[in-house]
Amino acid sequence: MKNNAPLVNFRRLSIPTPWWLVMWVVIPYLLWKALRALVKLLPILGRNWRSLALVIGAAWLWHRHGWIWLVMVLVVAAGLGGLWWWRWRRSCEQFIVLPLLAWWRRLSVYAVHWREAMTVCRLAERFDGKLTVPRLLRVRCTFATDEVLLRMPRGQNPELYHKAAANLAYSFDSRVCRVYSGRRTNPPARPGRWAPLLRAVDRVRFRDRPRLVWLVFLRRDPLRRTVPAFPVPDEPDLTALPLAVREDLETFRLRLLATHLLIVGATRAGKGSVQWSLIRALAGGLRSGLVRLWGIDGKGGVELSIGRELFSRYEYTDAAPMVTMLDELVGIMRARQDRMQGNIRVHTPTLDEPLYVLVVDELLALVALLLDVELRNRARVALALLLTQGAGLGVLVVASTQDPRKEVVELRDFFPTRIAMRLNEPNQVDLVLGDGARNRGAIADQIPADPSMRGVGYVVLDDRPEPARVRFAYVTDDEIRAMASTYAAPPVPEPVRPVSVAPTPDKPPKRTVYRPGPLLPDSLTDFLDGEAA
Ligand SMILES: Nc1ncnc2c1ncn2[C@@H]1O[C@H](COP(=O)(O)OP(=O)(O)OP(=O)(O)O)[C@@H](O)[C@H]1O
Repeated sequence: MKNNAPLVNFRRLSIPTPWWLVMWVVIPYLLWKALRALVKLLPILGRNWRSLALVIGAAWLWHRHGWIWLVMVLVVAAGLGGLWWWRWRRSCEQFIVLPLLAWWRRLSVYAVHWREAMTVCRLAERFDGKLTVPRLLRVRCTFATDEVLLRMPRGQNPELYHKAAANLAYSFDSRVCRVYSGRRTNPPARPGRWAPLLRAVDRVRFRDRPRLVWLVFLRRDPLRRTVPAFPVPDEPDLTALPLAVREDLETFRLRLLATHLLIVGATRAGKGSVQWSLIRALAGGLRSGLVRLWGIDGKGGVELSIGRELFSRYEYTDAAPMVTMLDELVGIMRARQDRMQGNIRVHTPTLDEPLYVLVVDELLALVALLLDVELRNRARVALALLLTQGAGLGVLVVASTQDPRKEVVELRDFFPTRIAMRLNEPNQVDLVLGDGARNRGAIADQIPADPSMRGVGYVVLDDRPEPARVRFAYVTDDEIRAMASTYAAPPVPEPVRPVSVAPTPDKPPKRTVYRPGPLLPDSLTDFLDGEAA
């Protein structure tokens, strides 16, 4: 039998019932607690409103019309989903498949193990006797990765998460976890009538939020498969040349405008695929004459000769013509410098003033391995000039090398953009990508030498400090031949104005004198004079 007797019988104890206590203390206290729980619940409900709406809708249907209707609605929904997938797969993936996957991964992996994993990875903070765990805000999925957004407790910075990355990966059953402190996406372009309003909303949505950190867990490695060559754009977008696929399956696009590019990688790492992907992305401009490609193949023509027709100038045999070619390019740059001085500050490529891209395969062969000291010095001086002044003048250098050793390292800092393919030693990573790059996740020395991983490397993206792992598209020999015949460079006589003269046997070589000035700072003049001497 049910016992309805009160816990404390005030009447029997002859104690007056303390109604005032219930009215003014217990009830307000309970109300206060309920209000706090509701306030805490609101953001969770807000984040999960879709799931909530679905559950409430399904419960209402069952209650009102019975389970038969519920099953029928589910079957019709599945059929419509299948049709959507069949006809408009991309949008179906974007709006149905990936959000469902993200919901499931959040429930089954991250929410379940979050507190435990954060605590054992030493990312929880204790303050005033209370444990504060990083807050799990959002889970987003691609077909290869889980992207988890968290808010750091006060007193932490993203460096802590970089250090804990390996532990985090294994805690959530993955082998790799990358940590990104910046935003994962940029505000979309907003054309049209509502643009000002939408841009104002975007300014709030995409505001800088330093305490947010993204953890990107690899579920499978999407870079295991060879990436086929990208289609050739009719007009190259020099601010976004498609070269590679990133781990999140996005396309890595290189901003080539006003920068020089250095590609470093051990032998057979796949540096050729970076060069050819870049040339392919520029091919439309080569045919129209907007871009002029010059090539120096320090490997005796093994790498670049196959696409000879794409190059306006090309040298691959002797060192002397290679160095003369560098001098000629410096001459072109100087002439352009004179034309631009006082008129414009950054060059924009046109058919009359095209963009010059010098591709040097194996930089070491030019700056370190030449036996002729005079030629070697001339090459280094010309390269230093091109690298320090060419970017803004539309004369760019794309060089590759196997070894970032001393001679290359001297020039290395003049390359604003660098790519690290498979490297032999851990300390080379920071040499190539900059201090701390390896700690921030660029483990280029751990890329396997296995042929299935050729063309994989690390790049630094414009919008975040953490390097990204990418796989460059592989342009086959047949594709290069086809490209060379379709996009062959038009024959254009180059306006040549060498700045130094090649040494002749009976005449001592003439020394180039470098004038200081606004475009040639004193420190550089000293360096170049020292090199020339
Ligand atoms: N992106 C890629 N995807 C798949 N395979 C690739 C890729 N890049 C290169 N390879 C394969 O790797 C081999 C070596 O590539 P590549 O010649 O470009 O290397 P490298 O770094 O230039 O080597 P080296 O410095 O010795 O010339 C190629 O023959 C090709 O089969």
